[in-house]
Amino acid sequence: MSDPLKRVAIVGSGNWGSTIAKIIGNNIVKFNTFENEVRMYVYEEMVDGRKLTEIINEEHENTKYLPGHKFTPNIVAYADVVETVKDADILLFILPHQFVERTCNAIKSHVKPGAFAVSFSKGFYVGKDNTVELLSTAITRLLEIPCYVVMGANIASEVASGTFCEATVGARNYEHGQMVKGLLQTEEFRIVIKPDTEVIEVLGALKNIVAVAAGFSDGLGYGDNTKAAVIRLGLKEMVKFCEEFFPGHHPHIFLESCGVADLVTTCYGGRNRKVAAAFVKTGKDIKTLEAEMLNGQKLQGPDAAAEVKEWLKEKGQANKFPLFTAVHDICERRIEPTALIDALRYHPEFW
Ligand SMILES: NC(=O)c1ccc[n+]([C@@H]2O[C@H](COP(=O)([O-])OP(=O)(O)OC[C@H]3O[C@@H](n4cnc5c(N)ncnc54)[C@H](O)[C@@H]3O)[C@@H](O)[C@H]2O)c1
Ligand SMILES: O=P(O)(O)OC[C@H](O)CO
Repeated sequence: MSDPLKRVAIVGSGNWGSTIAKIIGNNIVKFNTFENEVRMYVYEEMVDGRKLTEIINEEHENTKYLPGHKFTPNIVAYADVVETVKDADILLFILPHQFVERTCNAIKSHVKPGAFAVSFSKGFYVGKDNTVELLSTAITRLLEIPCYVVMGANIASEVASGTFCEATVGARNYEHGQMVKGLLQTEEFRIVIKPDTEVIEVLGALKNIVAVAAGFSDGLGYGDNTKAAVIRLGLKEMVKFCEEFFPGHHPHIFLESCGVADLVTTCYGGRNRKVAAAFVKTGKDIKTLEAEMLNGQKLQGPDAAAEVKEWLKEKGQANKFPLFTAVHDICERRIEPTALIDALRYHPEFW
Protein backbone atom coordinates (compact mmCIF):
# COMPACT_ATOMS: atom_id res chain seq x y z
CA MET A 1 0.00 0.00 0.00
CA SER A 2 1.33 3.48 -0.84
CA ASP A 3 2.00 6.06 1.86
CA PRO A 4 -0.92 8.40 2.66
CA LEU A 5 -0.69 11.82 1.04
CA LYS A 6 0.89 14.48 3.24
CA ARG A 7 -1.03 17.61 4.18
CA VAL A 8 0.40 21.11 4.38
CA ALA A 9 -1.10 23.84 6.58
CA ILE A 10 -0.21 27.53 6.48
CA VAL A 11 -0.48 29.29 9.83
CA GLY A 12 -0.78 32.96 8.95
CA SER A 13 -2.22 34.92 6.05
CA GLY A 14 -0.62 38.36 6.08
CA ASN A 15 1.45 39.81 3.27
CA TRP A 16 4.08 37.03 3.34
CA GLY A 17 1.76 34.22 4.39
CA SER A 18 -0.52 34.99 1.45
CA THR A 19 2.43 35.17 -0.93
CA ILE A 20 3.65 31.75 0.19
CA ALA A 21 0.07 30.43 -0.16
CA LYS A 22 0.00 31.68 -3.74
CA ILE A 23 3.24 29.84 -4.53
CA ILE A 24 2.39 26.60 -2.72
CA GLY A 25 -1.13 26.43 -4.15
CA ASN A 26 0.45 26.25 -7.60
CA ASN A 27 3.39 24.03 -6.71
CA ILE A 28 1.65 21.39 -4.61
CA VAL A 29 -0.43 19.98 -7.46
CA LYS A 30 2.80 18.95 -9.23
CA PHE A 31 3.51 16.31 -6.57
CA ASN A 32 1.70 13.00 -6.09
CA THR A 33 2.86 12.87 -2.46
CA PHE A 34 0.78 15.81 -1.15
CA GLU A 35 -2.93 16.44 -0.71
CA ASN A 36 -3.84 19.26 -3.09
CA GLU A 37 -5.90 21.12 -0.48
CA VAL A 38 -3.86 23.50 1.68
CA ARG A 39 -5.58 24.97 4.71
CA MET A 40 -4.58 28.49 5.67
CA TYR A 41 -5.25 29.97 9.10
CA VAL A 42 -6.73 33.44 8.83
CA TYR A 43 -6.96 35.66 11.90
CA GLU A 44 -10.58 36.60 11.30
CA GLU A 45 -11.54 40.19 10.70
CA MET A 46 -14.17 42.12 8.77
CA VAL A 47 -13.07 43.70 5.50
CA ASP A 48 -15.61 45.95 3.74
CA GLY A 49 -18.39 44.38 5.81
CA ARG A 50 -17.41 40.76 5.01
CA LYS A 51 -15.40 38.11 6.84
CA LEU A 52 -11.89 37.85 5.42
CA THR A 53 -12.17 34.02 5.32
CA GLU A 54 -15.29 34.34 3.15
CA ILE A 55 -13.59 36.77 0.79
CA ILE A 56 -10.61 34.43 0.41
CA ASN A 57 -12.73 31.31 -0.12
CA GLU A 58 -15.11 32.98 -2.58
CA GLU A 59 -12.78 35.29 -4.48
CA HIS A 60 -9.50 33.39 -3.97
CA GLU A 61 -7.77 36.60 -3.02
CA ASN A 62 -6.64 38.15 0.26
CA THR A 63 -7.94 41.58 -0.60
CA LYS A 64 -6.54 43.13 2.57
CA TYR A 65 -3.01 41.74 2.87
CA LEU A 66 -2.15 40.79 -0.73
CA PRO A 67 -4.58 42.59 -3.03
CA GLY A 68 -4.33 41.96 -6.75
CA HIS A 69 -3.05 38.37 -6.51
CA LYS A 70 -5.26 35.29 -6.95
CA PHE A 71 -4.82 32.03 -5.06
CA THR A 72 -5.52 28.71 -6.68
CA PRO A 73 -8.84 27.31 -5.33
CA ASN A 74 -7.00 24.61 -3.35
CA ILE A 75 -6.01 27.31 -0.78
CA VAL A 76 -8.81 27.17 1.78
CA ALA A 77 -9.09 29.78 4.53
CA TYR A 78 -9.99 28.71 8.08
CA ALA A 79 -10.63 31.01 11.03
CA ASP A 80 -10.09 28.12 13.45
CA VAL A 81 -6.40 27.43 13.87
CA VAL A 82 -6.95 23.95 15.35
CA GLU A 83 -9.06 22.93 12.32
CA THR A 84 -6.31 24.32 10.10
CA VAL A 85 -3.50 22.21 11.52
CA LYS A 86 -5.03 19.09 13.06
CA ASP A 87 -4.35 16.73 10.11
CA ALA A 88 -1.27 18.50 8.81
CA ASP A 89 2.12 16.85 8.36
CA ILE A 90 3.88 20.13 7.59
CA LEU A 91 2.98 23.33 9.49
CA LEU A 92 4.26 26.55 7.93
CA PHE A 93 4.35 29.33 10.53
CA ILE A 94 4.09 32.68 8.73
CA LEU A 95 2.85 34.95 11.50
CA PRO A 96 4.24 38.22 12.78
CA HIS A 97 6.57 36.90 15.46
CA GLN A 98 4.59 38.55 18.27
CA PHE A 99 1.76 36.02 17.69
CA VAL A 100 3.73 32.77 17.47
CA GLU A 101 3.56 31.78 21.14
CA ARG A 102 -0.18 32.23 21.62
CA THR A 103 -0.87 30.38 18.36
CA CYS A 104 1.35 27.45 19.41
CA ASN A 105 -0.42 27.32 22.76
CA ALA A 106 -3.78 27.14 20.98
CA ILE A 107 -2.79 24.13 18.85
CA LYS A 108 -0.31 22.29 21.04
CA SER A 109 -2.46 19.28 21.90
CA HIS A 110 -3.76 18.97 18.31
CA VAL A 111 -0.60 18.52 16.27
CA LYS A 112 -0.31 15.25 14.37
CA PRO A 113 2.47 12.93 15.59
CA GLY A 114 5.37 12.93 13.14
CA ALA A 115 4.57 16.43 11.82
CA PHE A 116 7.23 19.08 11.39
CA ALA A 117 7.14 22.86 11.35
CA VAL A 118 8.82 25.57 9.30
CA SER A 119 9.13 29.12 10.60
CA PHE A 120 9.14 32.04 8.16
CA SER A 121 8.84 34.61 10.98
CA LYS A 122 11.57 37.12 11.71
CA GLY A 123 12.09 37.96 15.39
CA PHE A 124 12.85 36.37 18.75
CA TYR A 125 10.69 34.86 21.44
CA VAL A 126 10.72 36.43 24.91
CA GLY A 127 9.50 34.26 27.77
CA LYS A 128 7.73 35.46 30.91
CA ASP A 129 10.98 35.62 32.89
CA ASN A 130 12.51 37.74 30.06
CA THR A 131 14.53 34.84 28.67
CA VAL A 132 15.03 35.21 24.93
CA GLU A 133 15.11 32.26 22.54
CA LEU A 134 14.79 31.53 18.85
CA LEU A 135 11.25 31.23 17.52
CA SER A 136 12.07 27.83 16.01
CA THR A 137 13.31 26.65 19.43
CA ALA A 138 10.12 27.94 21.06
CA ILE A 139 7.96 26.20 18.41
CA THR A 140 9.83 22.92 18.96
CA ARG A 141 9.54 23.29 22.74
CA LEU A 142 5.83 24.12 22.67
CA LEU A 143 4.73 21.64 19.99
CA GLU A 144 7.39 18.93 20.45
CA ILE A 145 8.11 18.71 16.72
CA PRO A 146 11.20 19.71 14.69
CA CYS A 147 11.18 23.22 13.24
CA TYR A 148 13.16 24.44 10.23
CA VAL A 149 13.34 27.99 8.86
CA VAL A 150 12.96 29.94 5.61
CA MET A 151 14.64 33.35 5.41
CA GLY A 152 15.82 35.54 2.55
CA ALA A 153 15.66 38.78 0.58
CA ASN A 154 11.94 38.52 0.02
CA ILE A 155 9.78 41.62 -0.02
CA ALA A 156 6.47 39.83 -0.34
CA SER A 157 4.81 42.00 -2.99
CA GLU A 158 7.78 41.47 -5.31
CA VAL A 159 7.83 37.72 -4.72
CA ALA A 160 4.07 37.56 -5.36
CA SER A 161 4.55 39.45 -8.63
CA GLY A 162 7.09 36.86 -9.72
CA THR A 163 10.18 39.03 -10.07
CA PHE A 164 13.32 36.94 -9.62
CA CYS A 165 14.63 36.34 -6.09
CA GLU A 166 16.00 33.62 -3.82
CA ALA A 167 15.67 32.33 -0.29
CA THR A 168 17.54 30.15 2.19
CA VAL A 169 16.02 27.11 3.87
CA GLY A 170 17.69 26.16 7.15
CA ALA A 171 17.37 22.39 7.69
CA ARG A 172 19.73 19.65 8.80
CA ASN A 173 17.22 16.89 7.93
CA TYR A 174 17.79 16.17 4.22
CA GLU A 175 14.36 14.72 3.45
CA HIS A 176 12.44 17.49 5.20
CA GLY A 177 14.64 20.19 3.64
CA GLN A 178 13.97 18.78 0.16
CA MET A 179 10.23 18.72 0.84
CA VAL A 180 10.26 22.39 1.84
CA LYS A 181 12.33 23.28 -1.21
CA GLY A 182 9.96 21.37 -3.49
CA LEU A 183 6.95 23.21 -2.10
CA LEU A 184 8.53 26.65 -2.50
CA GLN A 185 10.85 26.67 -5.47
CA THR A 186 9.74 28.13 -8.81
CA GLU A 187 11.61 29.44 -11.85
CA GLU A 188 11.56 32.89 -10.22
CA PHE A 189 12.02 31.90 -6.56
CA ARG A 190 15.17 29.85 -6.14
CA ILE A 191 15.89 27.98 -2.93
CA VAL A 192 19.19 27.00 -1.33
CA ILE A 193 19.20 24.59 1.64
CA LYS A 194 21.85 25.15 4.32
CA PRO A 195 22.35 23.37 7.66
CA ASP A 196 23.09 26.49 9.77
CA THR A 197 19.47 26.76 10.90
CA GLU A 198 20.01 28.89 14.01
CA VAL A 199 22.19 31.49 12.33
CA ILE A 200 19.90 31.68 9.30
CA GLU A 201 17.03 32.50 11.63
CA VAL A 202 19.03 34.97 13.71
CA LEU A 203 20.08 36.89 10.59
CA GLY A 204 16.43 37.25 9.55
CA ALA A 205 15.56 38.75 12.92
CA LEU A 206 18.60 41.04 13.22
CA LYS A 207 18.39 42.55 9.74
CA ASN A 208 15.10 44.18 10.74
CA ILE A 209 16.89 46.13 13.47
CA VAL A 210 19.41 47.41 10.93
CA ALA A 211 16.51 48.31 8.63
CA VAL A 212 15.08 50.51 11.36
CA ALA A 213 18.49 52.22 11.62
CA ALA A 214 18.51 52.70 7.84
CA GLY A 215 15.08 54.31 8.10
CA PHE A 216 16.31 56.67 10.82
CA SER A 217 19.22 57.64 8.59
CA ASP A 218 16.87 58.30 5.65
CA GLY A 219 14.49 60.24 7.89
CA LEU A 220 17.34 62.40 9.14
CA GLY A 221 18.12 63.28 5.53
CA TYR A 222 21.41 61.42 5.21
CA GLY A 223 22.33 59.94 1.84
CA ASP A 224 23.45 56.64 0.41
CA ASN A 225 26.97 56.73 1.90
CA THR A 226 25.55 56.95 5.42
CA LYS A 227 23.07 54.19 4.70
CA ALA A 228 25.91 52.06 3.36
CA ALA A 229 27.72 52.65 6.68
CA VAL A 230 24.57 51.60 8.55
CA ILE A 231 24.42 48.45 6.45
CA ARG A 232 28.13 47.65 6.90
CA LEU A 233 28.28 48.30 10.63
CA GLY A 234 24.92 46.57 11.06
CA LEU A 235 26.29 43.55 9.24
CA LYS A 236 29.36 43.61 11.49
CA GLU A 237 27.07 43.45 14.53
CA MET A 238 24.99 40.68 12.95
CA VAL A 239 28.14 38.62 12.33
CA LYS A 240 29.46 39.34 15.83
CA PHE A 241 26.14 38.34 17.41
CA CYS A 242 26.19 35.03 15.53
CA GLU A 243 29.84 34.35 16.39
CA GLU A 244 29.31 35.23 20.03
CA PHE A 245 26.08 33.31 20.66
CA PHE A 246 25.80 30.71 17.84
CA PRO A 247 29.38 29.63 17.10
CA GLY A 248 30.20 26.78 14.74
CA HIS A 249 28.37 27.97 11.63
CA HIS A 250 29.88 28.10 8.16
CA PRO A 251 31.47 31.56 7.65
CA HIS A 252 29.94 31.83 4.15
CA ILE A 253 26.41 31.68 5.52
CA PHE A 254 26.40 35.51 5.63
CA LEU A 255 26.72 35.51 1.83
CA GLU A 256 23.48 33.59 1.35
CA SER A 257 20.12 35.24 0.65
CA CYS A 258 19.33 35.15 4.41
CA GLY A 259 22.41 37.32 5.08
CA VAL A 260 23.70 40.21 3.09
CA ALA A 261 20.94 40.03 0.44
CA ASP A 262 18.07 40.28 2.93
CA LEU A 263 19.89 43.08 4.71
CA VAL A 264 20.22 45.13 1.52
CA THR A 265 16.64 44.68 0.30
CA THR A 266 15.17 45.46 3.70
CA CYS A 267 17.25 48.63 4.16
CA TYR A 268 15.92 49.96 0.84
CA GLY A 269 12.46 48.51 0.31
CA GLY A 270 11.07 47.20 3.60
CA ARG A 271 8.30 48.33 5.95
CA ASN A 272 10.69 48.75 8.90
CA ARG A 273 12.75 51.24 6.94
CA LYS A 274 9.68 53.13 5.76
CA VAL A 275 8.08 53.51 9.18
CA ALA A 276 11.41 54.37 10.86
CA ALA A 277 11.96 57.20 8.36
CA ALA A 278 8.46 58.53 9.14
CA PHE A 279 9.18 58.24 12.89
CA VAL A 280 11.99 60.77 12.47
CA LYS A 281 10.12 63.04 10.07
CA THR A 282 6.75 63.18 11.85
CA GLY A 283 7.69 62.76 15.53
CA LYS A 284 4.83 60.24 15.91
CA ASP A 285 5.43 57.05 17.83
CA ILE A 286 6.06 53.69 16.14
CA LYS A 287 2.72 52.07 17.05
CA THR A 288 0.77 55.05 15.69
CA LEU A 289 2.72 55.00 12.44
CA GLU A 290 2.35 51.21 12.10
CA ALA A 291 -1.42 51.61 12.37
CA GLU A 292 -1.53 54.63 10.02
CA MET A 293 0.85 53.37 7.34
CA LEU A 294 0.59 49.56 7.17
CA ASN A 295 -3.15 48.73 6.99
CA GLY A 296 -2.92 45.93 9.58
CA GLN A 297 0.55 44.68 8.65
CA LYS A 298 3.01 44.43 11.53
CA LEU A 299 6.52 45.70 12.10
CA GLN A 300 9.12 43.25 13.35
CA GLY A 301 12.17 45.47 13.80
CA PRO A 302 11.30 47.63 16.84
CA ASP A 303 10.25 44.59 18.89
CA ALA A 304 13.32 42.65 17.72
CA ALA A 305 15.48 45.55 18.94
CA ALA A 306 13.84 45.32 22.38
CA GLU A 307 14.33 41.52 22.41
CA VAL A 308 18.00 41.84 21.47
CA LYS A 309 18.56 44.54 24.08
CA GLU A 310 17.14 42.13 26.68
CA TRP A 311 19.35 39.33 25.37
CA LEU A 312 22.49 41.49 25.46
CA LYS A 313 21.68 42.86 28.91
CA GLU A 314 21.37 39.34 30.25
CA LYS A 315 24.73 38.39 28.71
CA GLY A 316 26.39 41.68 29.78
CA GLN A 317 27.33 42.44 26.15
CA ALA A 318 25.27 45.51 25.24
CA ASN A 319 28.32 47.76 24.81
CA LYS A 320 29.61 45.57 21.96
CA PHE A 321 26.48 46.22 19.87
CA PRO A 322 25.96 50.00 19.87
CA LEU A 323 23.89 50.11 16.67
CA PHE A 324 21.37 47.50 17.87
CA THR A 325 21.20 49.21 21.25
CA ALA A 326 20.76 52.71 19.79
CA VAL A 327 17.86 51.53 17.61
CA HIS A 328 15.96 50.32 20.67
CA ASP A 329 16.72 53.47 22.67
CA ILE A 330 15.61 55.71 19.79
CA CYS A 331 12.36 53.75 19.31
CA GLU A 332 11.71 54.17 23.06
CA ARG A 333 12.62 57.90 22.83
CA ARG A 334 15.37 57.51 25.43
CA ILE A 335 17.76 59.19 22.97
CA GLU A 336 17.29 61.42 19.92
CA PRO A 337 17.37 59.89 16.40
CA THR A 338 20.58 61.88 15.72
CA ALA A 339 22.29 59.68 18.34
CA LEU A 340 22.31 56.98 15.66
CA ILE A 341 25.12 58.88 13.95
CA ASP A 342 27.13 58.89 17.20
CA ALA A 343 26.61 55.14 17.46
CA LEU A 344 28.17 54.87 13.99
CA ARG A 345 30.89 57.47 14.59
CA TYR A 346 32.13 55.91 17.86
CA HIS A 347 31.52 52.30 16.83
CA PRO A 348 34.06 49.76 18.24
CA GLU A 349 35.07 49.22 14.57
CA PHE A 350 37.02 52.49 14.78
CA TRP A 351 38.68 51.96 18.17
N1 LIG B 1 5.88 40.78 4.22
C1 LIG B 1 7.11 40.49 3.83
O1 LIG B 1 7.62 41.08 2.88
C2 LIG B 1 7.87 39.41 4.54
C3 LIG B 1 8.90 38.75 3.86
C4 LIG B 1 9.64 37.77 4.52
C5 LIG B 1 9.34 37.45 5.84
N2 LIG B 1 8.32 38.09 6.46
C6 LIG B 1 8.05 37.70 7.85
O2 LIG B 1 6.86 36.91 7.89
C7 LIG B 1 6.19 37.12 9.13
C8 LIG B 1 4.73 37.42 8.83
O3 LIG B 1 4.66 38.65 8.15
P1 LIG B 1 3.52 39.03 7.13
O4 LIG B 1 4.11 40.10 6.26
O5 LIG B 1 2.93 37.82 6.47
O6 LIG B 1 2.39 39.62 8.10
P2 LIG B 1 1.68 41.05 7.98
O7 LIG B 1 2.46 42.03 8.76
O8 LIG B 1 1.38 41.36 6.55
O9 LIG B 1 0.25 40.80 8.55
C9 LIG B 1 -0.14 40.84 9.86
C10 LIG B 1 -0.91 39.55 10.07
O10 LIG B 1 -1.10 39.36 11.46
C11 LIG B 1 -2.43 38.91 11.66
N3 LIG B 1 -2.81 39.16 13.03
C12 LIG B 1 -3.18 40.32 13.62
N4 LIG B 1 -3.45 40.10 14.92
C13 LIG B 1 -3.23 38.78 15.15
C14 LIG B 1 -3.31 37.95 16.28
N5 LIG B 1 -3.66 38.44 17.47
N6 LIG B 1 -3.01 36.64 16.16
C15 LIG B 1 -2.63 36.13 14.98
N7 LIG B 1 -2.53 36.86 13.85
C16 LIG B 1 -2.83 38.17 13.95
C17 LIG B 1 -3.23 39.66 10.62
O11 LIG B 1 -4.46 39.06 10.41
C18 LIG B 1 -2.30 39.53 9.43
O12 LIG B 1 -2.50 38.31 8.78
C19 LIG B 1 6.93 38.26 9.84
O13 LIG B 1 7.76 37.74 10.86
C20 LIG B 1 7.78 38.89 8.74
O14 LIG B 1 9.02 39.43 9.21
C21 LIG B 1 7.58 39.05 5.85
O1 LIG C 1 9.01 44.84 5.12
P1 LIG C 1 9.96 44.36 6.20
O2 LIG C 1 10.86 45.43 6.69
O3 LIG C 1 9.22 43.62 7.29
O4 LIG C 1 10.92 43.28 5.48
C1 LIG C 1 10.31 42.30 4.68
C2 LIG C 1 11.22 41.09 4.48
O5 LIG C 1 11.68 40.57 5.70
C3 LIG C 1 12.34 41.35 3.52
O6 LIG C 1 13.01 40.12 3.27
